Amino acid sequence: MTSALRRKAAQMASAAAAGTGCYSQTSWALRRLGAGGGALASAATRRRNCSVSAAAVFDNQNREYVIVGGGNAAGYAARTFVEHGMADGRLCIVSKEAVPPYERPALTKGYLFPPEKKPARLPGFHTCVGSGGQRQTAEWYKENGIEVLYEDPVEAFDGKTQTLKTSSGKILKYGSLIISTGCAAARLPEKIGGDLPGVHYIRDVADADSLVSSLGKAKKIVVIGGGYIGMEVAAAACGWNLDTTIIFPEDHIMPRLFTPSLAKKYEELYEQNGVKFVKGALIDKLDAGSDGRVSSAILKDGSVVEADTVIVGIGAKPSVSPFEAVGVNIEVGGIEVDSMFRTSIPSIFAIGDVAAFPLKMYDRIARVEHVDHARKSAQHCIETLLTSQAKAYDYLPYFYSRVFEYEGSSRKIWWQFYGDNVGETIEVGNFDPKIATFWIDSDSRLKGVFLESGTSEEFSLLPKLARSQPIVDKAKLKSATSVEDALEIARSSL
Ligand SMILES: Cc1cc2nc3c(=O)[nH]c(=O)nc-3n(C[C@H](O)[C@H](O)[C@H](O)COP(=O)(O)OP(=O)(O)OC[C@H]3O[C@@H](n4cnc5c(N)ncnc54)[C@H](O)[C@@H]3O)c2cc1C
Ligand SMILES: NC(=O)c1ccc[n+]([C@@H]2O[C@H](COP(=O)([O-])OP(=O)(O)OC[C@H]3O[C@@H](n4cnc5c(N)ncnc54)[C@H](O)[C@@H]3O)[C@@H](O)[C@H]2O)c1
Ligand SMILES: O=C1O[C@H]([C@@H](O)CO)C(O)=C1O
Repeated sequence: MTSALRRKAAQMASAAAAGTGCYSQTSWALRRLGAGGGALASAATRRRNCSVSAAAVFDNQNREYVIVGGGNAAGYAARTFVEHGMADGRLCIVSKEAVPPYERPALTKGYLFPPEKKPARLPGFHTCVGSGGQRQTAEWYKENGIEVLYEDPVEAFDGKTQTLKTSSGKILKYGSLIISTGCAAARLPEKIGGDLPGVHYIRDVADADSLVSSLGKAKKIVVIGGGYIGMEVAAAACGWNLDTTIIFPEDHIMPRLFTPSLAKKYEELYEQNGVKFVKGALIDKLDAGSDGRVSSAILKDGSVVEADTVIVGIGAKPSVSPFEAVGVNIEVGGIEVDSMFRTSIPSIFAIGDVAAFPLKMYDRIARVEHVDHARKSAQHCIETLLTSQAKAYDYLPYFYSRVFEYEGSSRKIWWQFYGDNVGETIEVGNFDPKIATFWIDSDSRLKGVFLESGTSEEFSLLPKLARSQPIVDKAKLKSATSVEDALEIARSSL
């Protein structure tokens, strides 16, 4: 391989010298050759008789494709580059993290199993294993000729000169730029104790490691936020037998998706596992004990909930910096793109959580902060970019969660939701273990569907229903005697 690469580099070097080669491929192929390549590189540079600035740009390492962000979407984008034979020597990933892309959902699931229950650890869950694909370890990136810069976040961006500056001071020139910077966890302000030792946020594997080490010593934990992180971390804490309290401002958990009635079923299950809820409550501040670590949460009504560990899951914010100039959508935040993930600036794309894209089915601009979209948007963007096919992304929203999966838990929870949670709802089943909720609009069209503890065949019906939005017989659906019966009624309306 090295000799083939050396030949390729030599060919490119002479092409570059003649002024006909692809700049970025040349420099990268030479870089892969290391010291020997360096000699070829300087020969090429000399022969080209370049100006100093051209040589400087050459040394500043031109890249044909640069992905900024090394998360879920980046991992799937890299795979698509490889599938099209366009990765080797052409692709660079600039990452803030210390490890190659991984399946982020694992961080609040298998990663938080207690030590005796075989927790998931890297390299076990690098992308693309979450969707049944290959496990792309650091070795995989090397073998496929993909350059990955670790722990070197992009700090500045200049669209005119097509350059990026990283925190270590590297200047990278790109041909095409793919922004996949995802989201960052929303934080409680420092002045109310949001940065105290023992207060955790969870977005990346370093955060998860820090949380695991706290859980190992914890006795009493407070989870702030009743969304995805709150639900998943509280369930994990049950596996560690910790005294757990969830505090949130709304009157039920998962307010973005669950109906009050659905939420009640899950809350009861959590309570059976010993979890306490403080609803309708806002945090006034987090207090520290004499050791400087967090010791309690003080609520706005003055009540105090003691805790030696606090996990904050109060939402995520799209990481648009330093790309604001590319165009941020004011309604949903994030970098605005079209149906092929192209931003308003030629050769700049945005994918995953950070992309504000046209959600064609519902005719609105949306950001979706879930892994299925991260994977599919990455694939769609890179495929259309590399094949020049003008195909619009037509996404069907899909969310899921899985908790209490560790061995020995009284029951497992796994649900899926497809579509849009708008309109009136019909709930069927009593959670023993199944329950289904159907969202139906004023024209009797099924818009969204939720199912807990389905079989794989039942789950596979959900996207068909949500995609085709059939008109359903509401009276018949309401009279369904079981989840199976309700799904059959919905299926017959397709
Ligand atoms: C704990 C947790 C659990 C989740 N569980 C689920 C689940 O069960 N199901 C589900 O559907 N979704 C889940 N999600 C959401 C899902 O993980 C995200 O939608 C998905 O990771 C988005 O992919 P992304 O590549 O857009 O962003 P990310 O995966 O967040 O990747 C963004 C990457 O960019 C890096 N970055 C940011 N700024 C810069 C910069 N300036 N320079 C370089 N790098 C930068 C970040 O460090 C990060 O590595 C979960 C999210 C979290 C945090
Ligand atoms: N299964 C999944 O899909 C999954 C799992 C984990 C995380 N995630 C993703 O990770 C990101 C973060 O998740 P999250 O659970 O933090 O966000 P979320 O939006 O799901 O939930 C945030 C919750 O925080 C609460 N809240 C908001 N502001 C608050 C405040 N000031 N004080 C107290 N509580 C407040 C509310 O109860 C709200 O429900 C999201 O993008 C989410 O989609 C997804
Ligand atoms: O999509 C996912 O990927 C990980 C894990 O399956 C990877 O092994 C996980 O927990 C998910 O929910």
